[in-house]
Amino acid sequence: MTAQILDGKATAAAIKSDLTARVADLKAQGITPGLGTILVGDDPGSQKYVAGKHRDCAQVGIASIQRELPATATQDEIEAVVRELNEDPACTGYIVQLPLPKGIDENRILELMDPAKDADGLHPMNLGRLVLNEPAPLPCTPNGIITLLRAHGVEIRGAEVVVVGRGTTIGRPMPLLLTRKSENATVTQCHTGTRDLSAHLRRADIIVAAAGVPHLIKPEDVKPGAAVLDVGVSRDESGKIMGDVHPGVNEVAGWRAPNPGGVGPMTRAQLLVNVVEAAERAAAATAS
Ligand SMILES: Nc1nc2c(c(=O)[nH]1)N[C@@H](CN(C=O)c1ccc(C(=O)N[C@@H](CCC(=O)O)C(=O)O)cc1)CN2
Repeated sequence: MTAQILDGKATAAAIKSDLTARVADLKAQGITPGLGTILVGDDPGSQKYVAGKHRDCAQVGIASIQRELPATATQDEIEAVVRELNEDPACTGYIVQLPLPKGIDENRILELMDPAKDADGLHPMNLGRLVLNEPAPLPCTPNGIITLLRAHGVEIRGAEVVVVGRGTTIGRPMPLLLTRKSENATVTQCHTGTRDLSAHLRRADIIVAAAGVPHLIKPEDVKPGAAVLDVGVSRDESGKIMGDVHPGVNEVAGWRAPNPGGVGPMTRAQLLVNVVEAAERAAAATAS
């Protein structure tokens, strides 16, 4: 068996095409959505992701606001930029690119953001709304994964899903999305404290690998026909991405989200969705 590809590039392109029309509608009502990004330091991966986010904005007509600080920036200096974007009317939504340099209190930065402008869905109030099943911007990678599976007809309802990892952007929120009534999956979350990872993986219909450990998931860990989404990012000496999933998994899985080209483009597309939805909510509030 050779796995079918969960094509993030094509699915993201379709989402962006829909958003282009919605942004044009907003502009006709006098509202220009603007995405702000705060990038601290010179991590090449983060620089690339942020550049991609602004390229996407240009494609769909969203304005870009970019703030960059050196790796030596202090907590106070970063917080000052967060306050600035909270107040800037041209910035309708923004993100703080993660991870932040060592020594910076990431949670304090996220808490300081205006939850109404949180384009990542990572502000504690918005994560809390997700727990309470209230409307909120959804974390981009988990939402991108669900959209990608749906776009390819992969059954989520009733599926056994194993999420590997427990980070802020993917591992923590992913089970919250998957266990909503609209998805109705059964989720097992694995992490560095899991005793027998392979035993959990072998039962899974869907695997979301977000551990950041190169080639952690081997062909013998995967149930034939399962959908395997590789979200882990490690880089070799030349800077080439090494995912969490061993290439041999292609011969066992039914579906495979490649890395690159799978979940990454979906993360960026869902970010734009959050920005446009926030602007549409603002437009509706102004109209009523
Ligand atoms: N504030 C946030 N920080 C981070 C998030 C996030 O959702 N919000 N997620 C990740 C990184 N990330 C988004 O910022 C991200 C990862 C990957 C891609 C992407 O398009 N990847 C390409 C490959 C790019 C390359 O060659 O390096 C792909 O998969 O095809 C976009 C965004 C951590 N931080």
